[in-house]
Formats: sequence, structure tokens, C-alpha cells
Amino acid sequence: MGLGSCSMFPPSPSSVDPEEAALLDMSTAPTTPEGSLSYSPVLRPQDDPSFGRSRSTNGRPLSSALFDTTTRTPPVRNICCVGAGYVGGPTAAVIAFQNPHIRVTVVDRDERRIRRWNSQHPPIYEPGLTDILRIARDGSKEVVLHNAPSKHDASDSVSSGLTTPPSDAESNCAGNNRLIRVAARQPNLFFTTDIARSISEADVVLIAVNTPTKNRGVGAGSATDMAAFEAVTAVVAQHARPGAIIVEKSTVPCRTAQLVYQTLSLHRPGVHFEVISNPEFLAAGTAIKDLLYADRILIGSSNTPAGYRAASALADVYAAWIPRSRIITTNVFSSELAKLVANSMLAQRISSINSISAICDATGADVDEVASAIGADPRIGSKFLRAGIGFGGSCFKKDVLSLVYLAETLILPEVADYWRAVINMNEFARNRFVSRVIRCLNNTLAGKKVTVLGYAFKKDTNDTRESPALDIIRTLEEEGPREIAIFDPCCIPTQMTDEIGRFVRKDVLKENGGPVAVYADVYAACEGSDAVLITTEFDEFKSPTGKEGLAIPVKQKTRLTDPRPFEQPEPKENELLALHSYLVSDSDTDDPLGRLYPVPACDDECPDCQVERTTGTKGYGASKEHVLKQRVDWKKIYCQMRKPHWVFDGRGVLDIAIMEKIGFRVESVGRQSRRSD
Ligand SMILES: NC(=O)C1=CN([C@@H]2O[C@H](COP(=O)(O)OP(=O)(O)OC[C@H]3O[C@@H](n4cnc5c(N)ncnc54)[C@H](O)[C@@H]3O)[C@@H](O)[C@H]2O)C=CC1
Ligand SMILES: O=C(O)[C@H]1O[C@H](OP(=O)(O)OP(=O)(O)OC[C@H]2O[C@@H](n3ccc(=O)[nH]c3=O)[C@H](O)[C@@H]2O)[C@H](O)[C@@H](O)[C@@H]1O
Repeated sequence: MGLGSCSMFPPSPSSVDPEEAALLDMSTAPTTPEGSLSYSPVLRPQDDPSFGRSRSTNGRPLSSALFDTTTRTPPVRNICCVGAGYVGGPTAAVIAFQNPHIRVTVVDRDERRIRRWNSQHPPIYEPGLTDILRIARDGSKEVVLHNAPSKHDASDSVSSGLTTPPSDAESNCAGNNRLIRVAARQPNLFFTTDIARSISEADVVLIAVNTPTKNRGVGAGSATDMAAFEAVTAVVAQHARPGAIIVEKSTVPCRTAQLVYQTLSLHRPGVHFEVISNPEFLAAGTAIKDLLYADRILIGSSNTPAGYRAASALADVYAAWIPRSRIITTNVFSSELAKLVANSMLAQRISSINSISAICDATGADVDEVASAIGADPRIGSKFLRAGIGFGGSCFKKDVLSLVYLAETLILPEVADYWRAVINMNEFARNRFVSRVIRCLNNTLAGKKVTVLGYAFKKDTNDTRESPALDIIRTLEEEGPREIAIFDPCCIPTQMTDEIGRFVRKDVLKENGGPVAVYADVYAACEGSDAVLITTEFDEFKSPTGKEGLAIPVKQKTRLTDPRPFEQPEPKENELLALHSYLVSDSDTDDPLGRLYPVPACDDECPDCQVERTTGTKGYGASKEHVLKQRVDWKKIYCQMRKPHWVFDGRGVLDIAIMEKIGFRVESVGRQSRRSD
């Protein structure tokens, strides 16, 4: 692959070996690592047409080339995923789960993280993750199933998962309509810190490390910090087997593939590798659902026969469970850019509706009514129009800023300004909310207790990166309150405390004489409070809809549909998972099919185990996800609070009428018209 000279992509400073730098910087990445000063995404005009030329000018659409058997590569047998984070862990787990014949190894430099992936409590919480992890990582036992929908009572449906070995007569029937034998599975998902070895054995290397915003040097505050990505690329270049397919799974600036080729050829001159862009679109809190039922898989490759073959090999891996029609192929730069644009457009929608919420508050219009009226137009669509305190999370802000930086380096200031306004509006939304809280509390928090419900950046995740709550806590603290109490149903209190100490200041913590205290119990957090702020849209915080004031389960156990009969004598893993979920929804066991091996134990440091031991609270981490969670009992909270019972709903989860009936004074972003006074 010819690269042309790339004078605007200077190599890393020669004094710092990237691999060595990676090992020295042991920071694990929810946060921004030290910035790379030189490996930044400065652009230059296309200098290698095989990368960027669009498919349509190539005379042969890739989609046909992809599935043409003459261009096929040998099937992939071994995948290494570098980065065991929010993307690498779940993505690798689902690929392994769906491809029992492929060995998938996830590597990370963070030993603690790897230990947790090998235990009962993985380091991230994602609904559905443990079910998949336990099959792929630990293997499964042979089972024989009835291939007919169960009758309708719970005991029957559980027994139809046949947890006991079948009789000889039953076994003989396996394969006919009545019984299906599901073979045992060997483990095919591994987590290790042996990075070099795992890379050297792989046919495909997925790079899924963090790519935050640079916080120093050229482009600080908007350019992407490629330090971790560059370091991994260098290690891959040194250890990958010739012909290995290198996949950009991380979100990277447009034209990064060219940098990867450069790094590869610098370390292994003359050895051919293909570089593929395969960005990830999963969202935190729904990662497993998003991966299992992806609406699209995007694969970008160079426009060469070797590029097509590599794209084809990767497409085959996904085709184990994703219909081919949903696998989109593009040139490599389109794929890189499409990921940035997807996130920027989603963020833009949130900023747009938040700008309208300010107009609603000033005019008496209701933002939810406006959103639903405009969302009914299919050209606009109804999703991502929930107004509130703005978006958080590790990606929206950094990806919009990456687009801003791209536009700036291309000397397109109007384009850069356009996208920067999305970020400005997001900050405006957050500031408007917290200013209103302070104003309603008579412009002083002195002597008052304020409770913040929700610390994660969105519901159903323990991901706290760029959490709006943290910014709000920072502003509240400056007002000198008596106490800021924090509760989150998914995050571990000790970890929240540690994080606030690091990102706000150590002396703000109660244990150091400051006002900030983290609680494991929502009622303790609200006791004696002057105002409760909802900063994450957890279902747990919703106001009651049934018998008002009563605590009700977040969701009633709903009976799912039995997916049987399966059409094929060998059901796919997705079908078995659907059966597992159906049976779980119908009983209290977490292994109704009897396929699972015992979960591996955690080590003494496991924070989930510590919380469970010290508080007896279940529901943190992944092990208790089948346990129904309760909605908070707002009547109980009302009785514990101080007058005038302020509640500030930053996420639009409360029914203002019901809350007012209980006696609360409610302020909700863009929904003031619903108040009775
Ligand atoms: N978090 C999300 O929901 C999504 C993230 N993305 C993108 O995926 C990429 C990864 O994001 P996350 O998984 O959230 O990050 P993360 O911070 O959770 O995980 C990254 C992992 O990479 C490891 N790592 C860093 N440098 C390493 C090195 N030199 N050698 C070995 N391991 C190393 C870190 O220890 C960490 O465990 C980013 O580019 C992000 O923009 C894309 C879609 C969704
Ligand atoms: O690249 C990424 O990291 C991912 O970023 C987002 O996923 P994520 O940030 O995990 O979660 P979202 O559901 O998009 O929510 C982001 C933030 O926007 C907020 N939000 C979302 C929707 C809405 O209507 N209003 C709103 O304020 C959420 O509360 C949250 O703080 C995208 O949705 C994913 O497709 C993408 O892969």
C-alpha cells in the first residue's frame, strides 16, 4: 500500500517510545489521559486514492464484491480486541457469543479491569451482559429442550427447559419436532493482559481504546487525543502476524486509517496489513440490545481487492447474527466521518430541543407537547427530543468537538462555528437549570441540604463520564450549602465519592469536612432535604402512575413471548437467549435452561461485593439484574423533606400533577405550563 509522504503527520517525539509510554501511563480510561502533542488529526488533501475514492466511481460496488466468493479470504478464527472498556468488553463478548468457532481475546493494560472481567462482577454494568458473558467466557453444558411453546403456568415453562438429563427414549427423539439437543460449548472468550501474545495470534485485531479530547498542546479542548490509539497501533505493528486485519473500532478523526498505515509501515516495512474502519454505534445502558439487534454495521475499507477481502472477512463475522442487508460498506474515510457525524447529529437534536425548552418556559408552551407534535412528522422523527439538562457521556461532546476541529483545520470557520453552537447550547441548558434551582431557593444555599438523584450520565449504566450531575454538584458547592447528598441506583457509592474527590476537590467531601455525601439509600439521601434535583432519567425516580404515592416496581415482570418452536434443529444463540429471557421472565431462577457453569469468584477488592457485604443492598453490578427494582416512594420522601418540598426535574421524568397532589413544588425544564400555580 503506497502512502505518499505525510509531512503534516509528524512521528511521535523520538524520545518517547509509544509502547513504553503506554505502559508508563497506567491511568484507566474513563478519564482523559495525558495528551499526545504530536499525533493529532491534522488533515491534508487526499494523497492516496485507494483510500478515499467513493465506491460508485470504482466501477464495482463493494457490496457485490464483498459477497463474491472469488474475493473471499479464509474465515476468521482468532480475534484480539485491544481495550476492555465500555465498547471493547461488550462488543467482544457478543462477537464471541455469536461465533462459538472464533476465539476472541480481549486485552488491556489495566490488570484490575481484566481481573474483574474474569469474575462475577464485570467492571461495567450493562443489562443482559452477564447472560452472554457467562456462555462465551465460561462455556455451557449440553441441554435438551422441548421444541414447543410452554403451556402457561410458570412451573411448566421452567420444566420445559429440561434441567434434568432426558431419558433414553427422549434422547432418541432429539432432533425431531419434540426435542432439541443443544451441544455443550467450550469457552471462546478470554480476558488477559498478555497483549503482545494475543495480538500475534490474531487474524483480526480490533482497536477499541479511548480517544478523548486533547487537554493540552495543539488543538487542546477540541482535537482528539490519539495517544492511546497511537500507542496500541505501534504495538500491533510490532506483533501482528503478516496479513492481519487491523480494525479501528474506536471513534477516530477522519483520515486516521492513513496514520495507521504509516505507523504499521514504519514498524514493519514491507509487511502488508489491511486497515478497516468499523465504528461502534452502541449506547451505554442498551449496549447488549444494540449489539444483538444492530440497525447497521458500518465497514469502511480501502478500494483495493485486498481491502474488499478484509471487509468481506469482517462482514462474515457479523453475518453470524446480523442480516447482510444491514451491513453497510463504504470507503474507509466515509466510515470514519460517518461515526462523528452520527453522534454530532444526535447531539444537535438534543441541543435544538433544549433551546426550545427555554422558549417554552418563557411563553407557556410545553416542550413535550412541542416535541411530540414535531416528532409525528416522519421527516423529523420522535427520538432524541427529550428536553432537560443536556447531554453527558464520554462521546457526544468529544465527537462534536472533533468535528469542530476537523472543520477548523480545513479552514471552514462557519462549519466549525455551527457545530460548536451545539456544545454551547448544551452548557446553556445545564446552567439554566442550576441557576433556576438557586433562584428558587432565594439565591442562597447557606444552611440548606440539596439532594441530587442520579450521578451516571444516563439511566441503566454506571458510566459517569462527562456526567451533567458532576457539573451541577460543582456549581451547587460554590454556593456553600450545608449538605449536598447524592444517590444513584447503578453507581457504587465508594467510587462516586472517589470520583468527586478527584474531579471537584477532596475537601468538598463530608469525610474531609465538606458538604458532599454519597448515600447508598435514597431515603437517607432525601431526609431533611430542602430540594431534590433529578439529574439522571432512571425509571426508579419516576412519579407513580398507579395508586398515587405508592412505591411500585420499575417494571412489572412482564411475560415475554416463548420463541419456540425453533425452525432449525440447531437453534441459534440468539434464539436460545430469547428462550432463556422468556423463562427468566416466568420464574425466579437465573439459569432456567441449566446451561451455565458456576460464576467465577471475585477478588477481595471487588467494589460490588464490598457494597453488597456492607449494605446488604442488591442491584449494583451485573449479578442482580433480574431482581426487580422499586420506584422511589415519593410520599415517603415528601414526609422526610423540609418545606416547601422543592423538586427540580432536570430530566422530565415526573408527572407534575401527581407530584403536586402529593404536595411537592415542582420545576421541570420546559414544562412550567403544567404547574397549577
Ligand atoms: N462508551 C461508549 O458507549 C462508546 C464509545 N465509543 C468509542 O470507543 C472507544 C473506546 O471507548 P470506551 O470503551 O468507552 O473507553 P474505555 O475508557 O471504557 O476503555 C478503553 C480501554 O482501553 C484501555 N487502553 C488504553 N490504552 C491502552 C493500551 N495502550 N494498551 C491496552 N489497553 C489500553 C484502557 O485501559 C481501557 O480499559 C472510544 O474511541 C469511544 O469514542 C464508540 C461507541 C460507544
Ligand atoms: O459513540 C458513542 O459513545 C455513543 O454515543 C451515544 O450513546 P450514549 O452517549 O451512550 O447515550 P445516549 O442515549 O445517546 O445519551 C447521551 C446523552 O444524551 C442525553 N439525552 C438523550 C436523548 C434525549 O432525547 N435527550 C437527552 O438529553 C442522555 O441523557 C445522555 O446524557 C449514541 O447514542 C450512540 O449511538 C454512540 O455509539
